Amino acid sequence: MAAKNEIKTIGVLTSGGDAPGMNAAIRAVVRRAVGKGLTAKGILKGYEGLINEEIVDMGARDVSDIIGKGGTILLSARCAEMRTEEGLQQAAATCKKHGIQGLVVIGGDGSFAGAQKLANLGINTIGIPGTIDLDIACTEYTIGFDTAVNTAMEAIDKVRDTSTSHERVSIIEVMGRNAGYIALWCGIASGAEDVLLPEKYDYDEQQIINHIIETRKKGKKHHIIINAEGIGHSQAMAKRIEAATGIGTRATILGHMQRGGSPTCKDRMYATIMGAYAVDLLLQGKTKRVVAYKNGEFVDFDINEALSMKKSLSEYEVELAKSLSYNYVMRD
Ligand SMILES: Nc1ncnc2c1ncn2[C@@H]1O[C@H](COP(=O)(O)OP(=O)(O)O)[C@@H](O)[C@H]1O
Ligand SMILES: O=P(O)(O)OC[C@H]1O[C@](O)(COP(=O)(O)O)[C@@H](O)[C@@H]1O
Ligand SMILES: [Mg+2]
Repeated sequence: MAAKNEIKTIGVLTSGGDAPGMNAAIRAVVRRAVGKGLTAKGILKGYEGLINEEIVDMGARDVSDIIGKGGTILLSARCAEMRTEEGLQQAAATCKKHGIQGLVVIGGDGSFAGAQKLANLGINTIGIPGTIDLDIACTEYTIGFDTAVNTAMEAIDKVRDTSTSHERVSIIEVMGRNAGYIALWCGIASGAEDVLLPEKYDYDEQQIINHIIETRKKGKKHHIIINAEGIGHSQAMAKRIEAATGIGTRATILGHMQRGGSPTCKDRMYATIMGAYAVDLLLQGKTKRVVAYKNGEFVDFDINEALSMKKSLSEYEVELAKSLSYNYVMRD
């Protein structure tokens, strides 16, 4: 581990799926570093840019006017080579060649696994949770989730308008890989009739069909089903439901629009704090840490510990998604 005064240059990269708020974190890393008299370097395209030496110097002006922009100005990538010993060694060699003693990695669990390996090769690394999926166990907040659920919620509200006019069933598929956080939040926030979560779904489609028939009998003009990406197959599901119920059914897959757009105030604020916090950790001589938000505080964990933690959906929220739906309340 480098001593406090050894850190002179800090690198920052974004890796995996981009997330709104990543730019706010980049800005905070660069400005915090420069403000403390350090040199800041941006690595383009995540680990790919580290392996291929795509490095740019970053001053305070280079991060002007980005806090409100979606995406990541550093670009992002999924880089298979980083998982190989050769790629990893090359990435570490680039850090050493460019004098990058401290590296801030903004990404998800996969990106942290890369940061952990780089730390083992002598590069001081700090992870910042950046993913719309909220699927990082050590933290209750990840950069981009707030913006993504707001974007998805607005889209669902719009689909509901037309669904009601045509008295249809609408299946709306949201992102989240194998995690159901986006689906659960959007489901509750949009008052969906059914919320299908990968962690909970029993593939009993007949139950959904019965539910649709019951709600229709009670006069509901629409039936919104939020389906998580981890379950998927929304188009086929729509065809089967239409055939079984005789009610027009449409599927809408929201897709990558959920990852774009201007970050919410919360994403700008929390990403800013996390970016500055990461630089502060490096200046304290820390390495192999992940910045997290837990119990109302910004904290940090050892990467190994963070990666071994498990996370699950709140049972209370899952119960609410079901028990507050009209048909459940009006079941008598
Ligand atoms: N086990 C690993 N070892 C080294 N690098 C990894 C590992 N897993 C993932 N990575 C790197 O991190 C990148 C992002 O990981 P990925 O799982 O796609 O996204 P996220 O970080 O958002 O979860 C991968 O493309 C790869 O370059
Ligand atoms: O952009 P791609 O490669 O299609 O990946 C889609 C995946 O990326 C995400 O949007 C974000 O996932 P990560 O943050 O783990 O990269 C997932 O919700 C989705 O499954
Ligand atoms: Mg991920």
